[in-house]
Amino acid sequence: MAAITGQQFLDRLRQNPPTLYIEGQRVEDPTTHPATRNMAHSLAGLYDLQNQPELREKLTYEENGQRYPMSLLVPRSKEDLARIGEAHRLRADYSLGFLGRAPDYMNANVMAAGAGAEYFNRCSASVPGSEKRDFAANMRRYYEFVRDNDLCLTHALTNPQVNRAKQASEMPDPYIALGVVEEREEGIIVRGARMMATLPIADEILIFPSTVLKENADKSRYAMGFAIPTNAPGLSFQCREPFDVGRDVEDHPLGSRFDEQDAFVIFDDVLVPWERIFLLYDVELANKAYAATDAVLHMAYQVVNLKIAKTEAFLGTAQSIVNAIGSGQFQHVQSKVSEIIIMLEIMKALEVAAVAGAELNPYGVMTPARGPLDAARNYYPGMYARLPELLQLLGASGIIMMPSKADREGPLGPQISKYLQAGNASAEDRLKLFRLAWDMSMSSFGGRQSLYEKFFFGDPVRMHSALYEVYDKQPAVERIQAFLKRSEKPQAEEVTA
Ligand SMILES: Cc1cc2nc3c(=O)[nH]c(=O)nc-3n(C[C@H](O)[C@H](O)[C@H](O)COP(=O)(O)OP(=O)(O)OC[C@H]3O[C@@H](n4cnc5c(N)ncnc54)[C@H](O)[C@@H]3O)c2cc1C
Repeated sequence: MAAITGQQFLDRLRQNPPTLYIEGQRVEDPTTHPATRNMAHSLAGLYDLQNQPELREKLTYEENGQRYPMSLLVPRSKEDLARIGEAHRLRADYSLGFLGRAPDYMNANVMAAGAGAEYFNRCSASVPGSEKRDFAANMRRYYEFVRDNDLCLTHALTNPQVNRAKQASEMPDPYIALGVVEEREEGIIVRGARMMATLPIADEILIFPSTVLKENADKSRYAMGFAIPTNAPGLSFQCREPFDVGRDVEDHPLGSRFDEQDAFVIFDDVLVPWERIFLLYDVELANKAYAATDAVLHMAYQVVNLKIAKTEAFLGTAQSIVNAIGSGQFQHVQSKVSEIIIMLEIMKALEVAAVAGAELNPYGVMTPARGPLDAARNYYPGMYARLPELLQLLGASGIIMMPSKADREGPLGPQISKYLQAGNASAEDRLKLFRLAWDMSMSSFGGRQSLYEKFFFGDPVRMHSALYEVYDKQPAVERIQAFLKRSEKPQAEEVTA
């Protein structure tokens, strides 16, 4: 199949709907349910992009006579990496960067894990009676399966937030956290839950542990990596309250299109076939899987490109507000827009540096440089909160006084047109702009974005600690030590008359 169309994506979703629950009801067809249909069609639009003649070359690559999504290309050179980055950026622009989990994100994960599948070799040995269970081959085949069918994936990494002071095995029930219950001829049975899967209207869900497992160092029922269809028997997704509340695109320009949903994932004795298992019981292997395969860097590379698109959207919206209300001559207004420019340029520079410093990893994959990507993924979550705040500071009452499309078409329409026009635009255009600013910064959709940016790549506190641990600080320390040991004094030149 490869590089599917939007219609193919929708048909697949309709025929194999994930087991979603929203407001106490089962979603029978996510392509028509009011809370998910617009998102499903937005995703379809994203799939269609790659089939547009003018974008095909940029968004897909060719191998063995087939075209596949660019995000699944295994990069072997810096040029490949740059092509992937450009595709990430083009696709991010489709949602102004507000779709955190377009399929590219998980594709980057599966690509790196598939190319580094050898890493999972050791795991086979740690599973009793597993001589025939070749997890490395499973991982490799899974990448091909995702690529050949252009699948849409979600993932769920963290355990339910029951008691962070306890290990998974110390919970009131050992199967609150997702764990292996038993082995069977055809696979393993897993039970428990995972806290969050964004974009549950996906074809498959990937399960890996993200936080460090400290259970039994040699063998833990909580150490596992696998992928299964989102409609696997026993698997269900409890969705949060929808932010697509059925409003017109003009009124909720982002929420009505890009509510990717977040779901709590429940595994009620789910069978995971052996061929879908990538690691099992090996705590050390599980803890290092993202780093050792460099999946984390390829995902971060997708993310940095996405955040550039998102920051550009904030810049464009902020400057449009300034233009609309004629506030550009005020120095503090200029300074606020400049703050966004600085953030944008920092992210762009980090992206360029990540490619410039890229190197082949042990699996022959051209891997973007860790330093700039670690900087980007630690910098952006801390800075993001300022972006919605800047829109609020620049837009002020304009971001709340926004009669809807229905209001504009109602009895007060002429007055709205007169009093809410912009210095450079009609009331209609001004209100569309301010509604976008509101959806970016203040609506329930915008609020969820703020939380998402803080946490989606992990807890910022632990991410900072991890950076502290892995960053090689020694050269800087040695420079200081060497400087402190220097004793020469600059010779003052004699002044001759
Ligand atoms: C909108 C949104 C979408 C998300 N989408 C996904 C997704 O698709 N897939 C996915 O797998 N995950 C997803 N996540 C989850 C994300 O990975 C987690 O939010 C993140 O890893 C933090 O874990 P937690 O939320 O369980 O917080 P917790 O670990 O419960 O932390 C809560 C608080 O306690 C502190 N804390 C807890 N433990 C420690 C510790 N050991 N050391 C120091 N401080 C600690 C934290 O700093 C924080 O302040 C999403 C999160 C959000 C908000």
